[in-house]
Amino acid sequence: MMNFTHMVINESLRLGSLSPAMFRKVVSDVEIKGKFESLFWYTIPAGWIVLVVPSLLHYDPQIYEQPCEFNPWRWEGKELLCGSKTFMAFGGGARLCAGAEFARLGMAIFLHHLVTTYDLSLIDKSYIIRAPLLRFSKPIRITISENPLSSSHQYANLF
Ligand code: HEM
Repeated sequence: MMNFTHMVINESLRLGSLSPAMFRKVVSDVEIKGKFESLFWYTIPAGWIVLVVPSLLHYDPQIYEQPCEFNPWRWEGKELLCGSKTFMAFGGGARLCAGAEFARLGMAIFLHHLVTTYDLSLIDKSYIIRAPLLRFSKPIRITISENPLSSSHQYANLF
Protein backbone atom coordinates (compact mmCIF):
# COMPACT_ATOMS: atom_id res chain seq x y z
CA MET A 1 0.00 0.00 0.00
CA MET A 2 1.24 3.53 -0.86
CA ASN A 3 4.51 2.05 -2.07
CA PHE A 4 5.62 5.12 -4.01
CA THR A 5 4.91 7.33 -0.96
CA HIS A 6 7.28 5.12 1.06
CA MET A 7 9.90 5.39 -1.70
CA VAL A 8 9.61 9.21 -1.43
CA ILE A 9 9.92 8.98 2.37
CA ASN A 10 13.04 6.80 2.18
CA GLU A 11 14.62 9.13 -0.37
CA SER A 12 13.81 12.23 1.74
CA LEU A 13 15.25 10.60 4.86
CA ARG A 14 18.33 9.44 2.94
CA LEU A 15 19.08 12.98 1.75
CA GLY A 16 17.87 14.77 4.87
CA SER A 17 19.84 12.77 7.45
CA LEU A 18 17.74 14.12 10.33
CA SER A 19 19.95 12.32 12.79
CA PRO A 20 23.44 13.36 11.63
CA ALA A 21 25.39 11.20 14.06
CA MET A 22 25.02 8.54 16.74
CA PHE A 23 27.44 7.55 19.47
CA ARG A 24 28.30 3.95 20.28
CA LYS A 25 30.59 2.48 22.90
CA VAL A 26 32.75 -0.40 21.68
CA VAL A 27 32.21 -3.31 24.08
CA SER A 28 34.86 -5.65 22.63
CA ASP A 29 37.73 -5.18 20.15
CA VAL A 30 36.48 -4.88 16.57
CA GLU A 31 38.76 -5.88 13.68
CA ILE A 32 38.20 -3.83 10.55
CA LYS A 33 39.56 -5.49 7.41
CA GLY A 34 39.56 -3.22 4.37
CA LYS A 35 40.12 -4.16 0.75
CA PHE A 36 43.91 -3.81 0.82
CA GLU A 37 46.00 -5.69 3.35
CA SER A 38 47.51 -3.85 6.33
CA LEU A 39 46.85 -0.28 5.15
CA PHE A 40 43.13 -0.48 5.89
CA TRP A 41 43.27 -3.15 8.58
CA TYR A 42 42.90 -1.85 12.07
CA THR A 43 41.38 -2.58 15.44
CA ILE A 44 38.86 -0.41 17.29
CA PRO A 45 39.66 -1.18 20.92
CA ALA A 46 37.02 -2.00 23.52
CA GLY A 47 36.00 1.06 25.51
CA TRP A 48 36.36 3.53 22.62
CA ILE A 49 33.46 5.78 21.65
CA VAL A 50 32.59 5.61 17.97
CA LEU A 51 30.65 8.26 16.08
CA VAL A 52 28.39 6.66 13.47
CA VAL A 53 27.58 9.08 10.64
CA PRO A 54 24.70 7.74 8.49
CA SER A 55 25.14 10.37 5.77
CA LEU A 56 28.50 8.78 4.84
CA LEU A 57 26.49 5.74 3.76
CA HIS A 58 23.58 7.74 2.38
CA TYR A 59 25.83 9.79 0.08
CA ASP A 60 28.19 6.94 -0.91
CA PRO A 61 28.13 6.75 -4.74
CA GLN A 62 29.05 3.05 -4.56
CA ILE A 63 25.75 2.41 -2.75
CA TYR A 64 23.52 5.14 -4.21
CA GLU A 65 24.19 6.13 -7.81
CA GLN A 66 24.28 9.94 -8.18
CA PRO A 67 23.70 10.29 -4.43
CA CYS A 68 22.92 14.04 -4.42
CA GLU A 69 19.97 13.52 -6.77
CA PHE A 70 16.46 13.21 -5.29
CA ASN A 71 15.31 10.05 -7.03
CA PRO A 72 12.59 8.04 -5.23
CA TRP A 73 12.66 5.48 -8.06
CA ARG A 74 16.02 4.19 -6.84
CA TRP A 75 14.02 2.38 -4.10
CA GLU A 76 11.81 0.56 -6.57
CA GLY A 77 11.77 -3.20 -5.92
CA LYS A 78 13.86 -2.80 -2.76
CA GLU A 79 12.61 -3.79 0.63
CA LEU A 80 11.74 -0.54 2.43
CA LEU A 81 13.15 -1.51 5.81
CA CYS A 82 13.55 1.10 8.55
CA GLY A 83 17.16 0.11 9.14
CA SER A 84 19.77 -1.82 7.16
CA LYS A 85 23.53 -1.67 6.57
CA THR A 86 22.99 0.86 3.79
CA PHE A 87 20.08 2.90 5.24
CA MET A 88 20.36 4.25 8.77
CA ALA A 89 17.98 7.21 8.94
CA PHE A 90 16.38 5.53 11.97
CA GLY A 91 19.64 4.11 13.30
CA GLY A 92 20.09 0.36 13.31
CA GLY A 93 20.49 -2.82 15.27
CA ALA A 94 19.29 -3.15 18.84
CA ARG A 95 18.79 0.62 19.26
CA LEU A 96 16.78 1.10 16.06
CA CYS A 97 14.32 3.99 16.46
CA ALA A 98 11.36 2.71 18.47
CA GLY A 99 9.04 5.13 16.67
CA ALA A 100 10.24 4.37 13.12
CA GLU A 101 7.06 2.72 11.84
CA PHE A 102 4.88 5.30 13.61
CA ALA A 103 6.92 8.15 12.08
CA ARG A 104 6.71 6.57 8.61
CA LEU A 105 2.93 6.21 8.93
CA GLY A 106 2.55 9.88 9.95
CA MET A 107 4.72 11.03 7.05
CA ALA A 108 2.80 8.84 4.59
CA ILE A 109 -0.60 10.18 5.71
CA PHE A 110 0.65 13.80 5.64
CA LEU A 111 2.27 13.46 2.19
CA HIS A 112 -0.75 11.67 0.74
CA HIS A 113 -3.13 14.45 1.81
CA LEU A 114 -0.69 17.21 0.87
CA VAL A 115 -0.25 16.08 -2.73
CA THR A 116 -3.82 14.89 -3.35
CA THR A 117 -5.54 17.95 -1.84
CA TYR A 118 -3.24 20.81 -2.83
CA ASP A 119 -1.28 22.11 -5.80
CA LEU A 120 2.15 23.46 -4.91
CA SER A 121 4.28 25.71 -7.08
CA LEU A 122 7.70 27.14 -6.44
CA ILE A 123 7.92 30.96 -6.37
CA ASP A 124 11.69 31.27 -6.42
CA LYS A 125 14.69 29.00 -6.27
CA SER A 126 16.83 28.20 -3.27
CA TYR A 127 19.96 26.07 -3.07
CA ILE A 128 20.69 23.14 -0.81
CA ILE A 129 23.45 23.55 1.76
CA ARG A 130 24.71 20.57 3.78
CA ALA A 131 26.23 21.81 7.01
CA PRO A 132 25.96 18.86 7.93
CA LEU A 133 22.15 18.95 8.17
CA LEU A 134 20.13 19.85 5.12
CA ARG A 135 19.52 23.60 4.89
CA PHE A 136 18.66 26.09 2.19
CA SER A 137 20.46 29.21 1.01
CA LYS A 138 17.27 31.21 1.58
CA PRO A 139 13.71 30.32 2.62
CA ILE A 140 11.79 28.38 0.00
CA ARG A 141 8.65 30.27 -0.97
CA ILE A 142 5.80 28.28 -2.48
CA THR A 143 2.21 28.96 -3.49
CA ILE A 144 -0.33 26.48 -2.15
CA SER A 145 -3.77 26.26 -3.67
CA GLU A 146 -6.47 23.71 -3.24
CA ASN A 147 -6.70 21.21 -6.05
CA PRO A 148 -10.28 21.54 -7.44
CA LEU A 149 -10.23 17.84 -8.38
CA SER A 150 -9.45 16.68 -4.86
CA SER A 151 -12.18 14.72 -3.09
CA SER A 152 -12.05 16.98 0.01
CA HIS A 153 -12.67 20.08 -2.19
CA GLN A 154 -15.68 18.42 -3.86
CA TYR A 155 -17.01 17.32 -0.47
CA ALA A 156 -16.69 20.88 0.91
CA ASN A 157 -18.71 22.21 -2.05
CA LEU A 158 -21.72 20.10 -1.06
CA PHE A 159 -22.38 22.46 1.87
C1 HEM B 1 11.44 10.93 11.00
C2 HEM B 1 11.32 10.75 12.31
C3 HEM B 1 12.36 10.05 13.16
C4 HEM B 1 13.69 9.84 12.91
C5 HEM B 1 14.52 10.20 11.67
C6 HEM B 1 14.22 9.13 14.07
C7 HEM B 1 15.53 8.72 14.20
C8 HEM B 1 16.02 7.99 15.27
C9 HEM B 1 17.37 7.48 15.37
C10 HEM B 1 18.47 7.68 14.34
C11 HEM B 1 17.47 6.81 16.55
C12 HEM B 1 18.69 6.03 17.06
C13 HEM B 1 19.53 6.91 17.97
C14 HEM B 1 20.77 6.12 18.40
O1 HEM B 1 20.95 4.97 18.00
O2 HEM B 1 21.58 6.69 19.15
C15 HEM B 1 16.18 6.90 17.22
C16 HEM B 1 15.89 6.33 18.44
C17 HEM B 1 14.67 6.40 19.05
N1 HEM B 1 13.53 6.98 18.55
FE1 HEM B 1 13.36 7.92 16.75
N2 HEM B 1 13.20 8.96 14.99
C18 HEM B 1 12.05 9.49 14.46
C19 HEM B 1 10.80 9.49 15.05
C20 HEM B 1 10.50 8.93 16.28
C21 HEM B 1 9.17 8.92 16.87
C22 HEM B 1 7.91 9.51 16.21
C23 HEM B 1 9.30 8.30 18.08
C24 HEM B 1 8.26 8.00 19.13
C25 HEM B 1 6.97 8.01 18.92
C26 HEM B 1 10.69 7.91 18.24
C27 HEM B 1 11.21 7.24 19.32
C28 HEM B 1 12.52 6.82 19.46
C29 HEM B 1 13.03 6.10 20.62
C30 HEM B 1 12.25 5.71 21.89
C31 HEM B 1 14.38 5.83 20.37
C32 HEM B 1 15.37 5.10 21.27
C33 HEM B 1 15.38 3.63 20.91
C34 HEM B 1 16.42 2.87 21.77
O3 HEM B 1 17.46 3.42 22.10
O4 HEM B 1 16.17 1.69 22.04
N3 HEM B 1 11.38 8.31 17.13
N4 HEM B 1 15.31 7.62 16.42
